[in-house]
Amino acid sequence: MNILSVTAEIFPLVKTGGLADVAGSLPKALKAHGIHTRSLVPGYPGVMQGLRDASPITEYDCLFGERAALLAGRADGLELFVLDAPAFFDRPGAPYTDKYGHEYADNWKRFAALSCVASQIARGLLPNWQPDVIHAHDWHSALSLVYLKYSGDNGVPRVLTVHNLAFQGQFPAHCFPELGLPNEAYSIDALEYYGDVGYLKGGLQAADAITVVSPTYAREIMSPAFGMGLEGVMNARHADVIGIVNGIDTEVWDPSSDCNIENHYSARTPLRRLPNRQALLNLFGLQNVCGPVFASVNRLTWQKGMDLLAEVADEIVKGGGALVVIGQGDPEIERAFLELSRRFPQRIGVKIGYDERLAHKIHAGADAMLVPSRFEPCGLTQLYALRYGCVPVVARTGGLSETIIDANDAALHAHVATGIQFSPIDAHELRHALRRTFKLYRRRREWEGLRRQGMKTDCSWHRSAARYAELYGELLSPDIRLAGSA
Ligand SMILES: Nc1ncnc2c1ncn2[C@@H]1O[C@H](COP(=O)(O)OP(=O)(O)O[C@H]2O[C@H](CO)[C@@H](O)[C@H](O)[C@H]2O)[C@@H](O)[C@H]1O
Repeated sequence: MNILSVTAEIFPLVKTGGLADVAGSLPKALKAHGIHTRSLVPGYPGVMQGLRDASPITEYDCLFGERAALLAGRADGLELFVLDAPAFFDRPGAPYTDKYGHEYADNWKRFAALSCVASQIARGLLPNWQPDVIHAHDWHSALSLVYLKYSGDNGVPRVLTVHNLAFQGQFPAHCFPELGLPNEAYSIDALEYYGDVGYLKGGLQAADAITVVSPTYAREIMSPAFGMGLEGVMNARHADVIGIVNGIDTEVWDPSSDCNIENHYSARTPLRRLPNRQALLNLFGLQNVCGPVFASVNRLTWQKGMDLLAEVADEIVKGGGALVVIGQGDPEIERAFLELSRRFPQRIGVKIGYDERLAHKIHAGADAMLVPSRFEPCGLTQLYALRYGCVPVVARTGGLSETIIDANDAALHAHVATGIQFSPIDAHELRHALRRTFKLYRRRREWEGLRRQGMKTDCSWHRSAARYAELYGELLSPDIRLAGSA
């Protein structure tokens, strides 16, 4: 079976968050199910530099006003189609924003171009390769399903994965005539969204199946509190929505061979982990502490609850622990953490920025990973933490509630606990979760049990890749296709 995956990010070539990790690792996992994935990505500088054996497929003199070429090639075990459109993607800033952090004004056009090319591939642009299913990720490529639907449905099933409903690709209505879609596509059943154009909304309406990245999030987004304005659409598409928890790339995230850390270890050799803790404290210039070293590797945003963490971080100092933070985002939250590191220079270390290597060192050295998200479709940081023996302390929401087993008495007694959960998600309960962590950390046997159990947890794609394979198979079965289009 052939899958065309369409994504704006793919690890290790271009990454701003979890989308890249999933888009990069799922194709590898699907191979075990006899599924061959080729991913269409924008030709950002990082992609063009990493691309090997590139060969041209077709050229465009005027793709949304710009010259472009579609290339096929490989990089890091991935099979890629690359939309080489320098006017759109060869820019010095981040994938969606300029160097000042402002969204590019032509994002609507950049990702419409990517999506338009995706739909052409699905319609048979290549003489020797035809996808059986098109699988788009998030708003950036959601329009590919709309293009495909309105170009005369060719029977290729359309799957959309929503990694985070908060990002929707909403643009002014005056963009619509330039998208090259028929007028009927600007309707409430398609792209029209509160008088604007909604790329994610259009994709949700055009998809045959919608996946979100955990079953809990699939339930949560049916309500206004999590639906972000799309709860009506999600409810209308309820029968076609499924939640599939993300897996992780267990080769990239493997403490027994990770080239980013100095001291390799495994669940069987936990003592070998200890020098990584000291190395981490040294790296951030922190003193050794008797209590746990807490960490956070996260966007510094309201979604991630990082304002809550800044508010209660003094509890960590009071309790005799330390805190290391790496992240970037909301300037006010960045300032709050920098202020904390000035107030407690020996106990709280903060790095504003994005650093993949440092993220690995933090997972390998810290004792507890804090993930106090207000909502979290799945979350990957807590999965990396489990694998690295860093006990996750998480808010009970979305995928966090499904992937971590709270260390309550029964779970501890049954030796199944893997972390600590808290709810409701506010500063008071986060403070309480920190106190619970301190207590457990002092009960060394229980703490080591938690850590060990976490490291034994299967966070790989094993089960979830099988779910995707099953979904693709169902969509290709004629009976189910008929039922779906009724
Ligand atoms: N400063 C920094 N330096 C280095 N690495 C950093 C970093 N800040 C974050 N990261 C890394 O970026 C990734 C973040 O992934 P998450 O899944 O935790 O959240 P994100 O909101 O990006 O993803 C969305 O999509 C994913 C994938 O489906 C869902 O799991 C999630 O819930 C949803 O919000 C992780 O690999 C993390 O280690």
